[in-house]
Amino acid sequence: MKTGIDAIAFDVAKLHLPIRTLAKARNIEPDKLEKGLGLLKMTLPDTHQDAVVFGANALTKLIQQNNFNPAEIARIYVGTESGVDNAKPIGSYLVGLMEQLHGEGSFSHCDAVDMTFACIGGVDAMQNCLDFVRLNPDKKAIVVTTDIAKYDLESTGEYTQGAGALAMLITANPRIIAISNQWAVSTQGVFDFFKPTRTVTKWQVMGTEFNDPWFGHLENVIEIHKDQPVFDGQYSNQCYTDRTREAYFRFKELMQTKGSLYESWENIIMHLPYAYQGRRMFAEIFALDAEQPLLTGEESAEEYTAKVKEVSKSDAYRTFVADKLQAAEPASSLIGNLYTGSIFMGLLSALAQHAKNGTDVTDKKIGFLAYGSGSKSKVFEGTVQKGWAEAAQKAHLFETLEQSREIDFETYQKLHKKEQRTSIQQPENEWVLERIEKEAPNLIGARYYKWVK
Ligand SMILES: CC(=O)CC(=O)SCCNC(=O)CCNC(=O)[C@H](O)C(C)(C)COP(=O)(O)OP(=O)(O)OC[C@H]1O[C@@H](n2cnc3c(N)ncnc32)[C@H](O)[C@@H]1OP(=O)(O)O
Repeated sequence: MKTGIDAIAFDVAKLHLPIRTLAKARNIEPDKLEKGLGLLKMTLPDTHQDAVVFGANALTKLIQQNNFNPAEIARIYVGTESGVDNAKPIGSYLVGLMEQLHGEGSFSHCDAVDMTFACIGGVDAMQNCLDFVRLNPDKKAIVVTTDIAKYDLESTGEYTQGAGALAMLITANPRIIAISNQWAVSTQGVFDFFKPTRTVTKWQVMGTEFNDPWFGHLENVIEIHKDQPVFDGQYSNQCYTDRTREAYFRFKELMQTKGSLYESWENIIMHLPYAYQGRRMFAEIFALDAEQPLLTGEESAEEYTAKVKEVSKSDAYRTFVADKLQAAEPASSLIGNLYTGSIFMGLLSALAQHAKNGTDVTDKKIGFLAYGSGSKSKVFEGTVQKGWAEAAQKAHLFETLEQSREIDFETYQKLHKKEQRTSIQQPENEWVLERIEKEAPNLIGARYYKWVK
């Protein structure tokens, strides 16, 4: 029996800063960002949006577009690294919000949980849901990936920012893509990119500093969470290549592939923290797994790095990139990083491109190289199903992204510093964060949302 993705919906932040505007303000050569990293726009949340809002919007669209009854949904598994609470998962918020639309108790039968492992949490949630459907073929599961990729101002991550969510229906006999039950993994406990609980010396609620009884003995030291990661960009790239390479060759061994594994894939969809990450990082695998390997393993470390660089600039590799990797990139160029959603947005981008070009990819195999910092890679493959073109057309991906509203640099900074008090764009047919409770002692920090028509 086949299991896989039956339907996809998305909600991406509707505001963007052109990368050229950021490049100018930061005195970076625009060509480095546009031609070197493939960036064109970075999307940013409005004042009324957080990760719950994006997830709820994508989920609402998925339910409405596919016209299904809440009773049909057995679970909502969320992949995120932008949780708004250390105990209450985004999945719990989503159930509450869906009940606001569909009636109290309408989702009470539904299992909900969040999975966190940086950018690979959505793939973990999907793998879990695929297993569930394999055991319960008459049941349907939903995977939601939702994140806000926010980096410190003037950091090297700043130009890769983005925000949004995807919601995917996981079923037996899926319409879009069947995912095979072979998975290869590579994991290592490292600090390439992480969001630690920070220690600060004062804490304020509503502008009032107060002593927290738990930490009083530590001179008012208390721990807080911060949205922006601690990271080392070049080291994170090294972890990315090491993990994906190891998982790739484990997958090849698992499948007992003779010859080059990547040649059997129509497209390769990788985690894209920015559009050209896949093409920049895959060159080593391209060289190692070529029919006639371009690396012997006997090179010195310097020779090895130089050879990979040379391969990455070769005509053969450029052709390979155009054939296998390019289709997943355009959405990323227009959105930025979606963390857990990036790999699925890459799939949607590729399918939308094929639908537009009239290329029939039914029954073709797609290879996936997922990555999450911390660090873990999973490699798996899927076979495109008959309903892919209809689903890709119905998603209106690039038409939607075209409607994004440009903001200026000053507005960007205000949004980033949380100094912007009112919405830049009035919400319509979507969820908004209405307020965060500040008064009632038993509810401090509770978030309330409403659907705006
Ligand atoms: C965070 C996640 O989502 C999880 C992960 O994937 S971790 C792996 C990725 N890490 C991150 O995204 C962390 C945040 N990002 C960063 O720190 C940085 O954006 C980054 C490390 C990804 C890139 O670092 P950077 O210093 O800005 O860029 P750099 O690595 O020097 O690359 C610039 C590219 O532009 C090219 N370039 C420079 N000037 C150019 C010009 N004028 N015209 C054309 N190309 C140009 C360079 O040649 C280089 O490309 P190649 O290496 O392919 O030749």
